[in-house]
Amino acid sequence: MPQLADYPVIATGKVRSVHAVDDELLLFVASDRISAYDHVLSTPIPDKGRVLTAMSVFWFDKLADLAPNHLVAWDDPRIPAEVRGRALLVRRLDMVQVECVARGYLTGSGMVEYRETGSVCGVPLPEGLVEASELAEPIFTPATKAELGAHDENVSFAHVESVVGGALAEELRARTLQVYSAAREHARSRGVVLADTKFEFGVDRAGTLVLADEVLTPDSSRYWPADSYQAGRVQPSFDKQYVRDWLTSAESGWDRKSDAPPPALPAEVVAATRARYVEAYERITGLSFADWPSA
Ligand SMILES: Nc1ncnc(-c2cnn(Cc3cccc(F)c3)c2)c1Cl
Repeated sequence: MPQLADYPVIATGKVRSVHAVDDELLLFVASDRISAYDHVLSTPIPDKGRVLTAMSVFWFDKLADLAPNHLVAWDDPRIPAEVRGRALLVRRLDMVQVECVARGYLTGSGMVEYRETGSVCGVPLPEGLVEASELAEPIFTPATKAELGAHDENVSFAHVESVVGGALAEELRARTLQVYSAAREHARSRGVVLADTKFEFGVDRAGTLVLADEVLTPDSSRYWPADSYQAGRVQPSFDKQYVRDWLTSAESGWDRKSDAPPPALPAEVVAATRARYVEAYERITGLSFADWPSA
């Protein structure tokens, strides 16, 4: 059985990494780390990596008719035992250097840009929209990947065309909106608002556009509880709200405006957050998380 150390790291993020298995295969590893307020917290959330991996696998399978994906296996002898359940064997692709974001609701950087310009990524929007307004149609709001730790930068469709060419830009937009719309409809039927999501695509040797990276996880998307959705205010995050509330409470003693790193999380916040990840998975998929492989 291979060890993770046998597979050289080819990419690292705040909470995940990509390792080379051979010329054709990579290992996509999700950690139990959680980030909040642009900090990676010192306290891991047990099983977060496994839940998010299980969610990607569910969505890859559910959306396979709409978009081919890079998934090869999730339970395979080439996956080291230490990361079993939170690592995916995936096809090595030529990654498209565009963060493909679909937004069905106006929030975050989209809201900031809308307040300043009345548009997002050059797409004009109606007047009078407020925080968390539902958009009449979902919009494609591409971004360029920032260096580790910085925020991605929203760019126009014309910029994407100049980077990847007109045909591929159009295909990225069409596929991003199509997959988001299908996922959002399913999530809504399970009581979850999928407000927005970020896809990463690659191109395989045959020139086919392939859905890569993680997909439709609470780390790559905004998941809101549907029963408390109300435009006009910042919505609670389905999975991260307990962490955000504690970190901004007097009890934590942390000042998020300072550069000080956030304090360790209390056990009850960790447990409640783990439960929210498992609840999101079980509601979205209708499956029991207990059936998902573990180390
Ligand atoms: N199937 C693929 N083929 C080739 N490359 C990639 C690939 C490399 N990097 N990233 C983004 C990333 C950056 C940091 C940490 C991460 F876990 C992932 C995706 C993939 Cl998924």
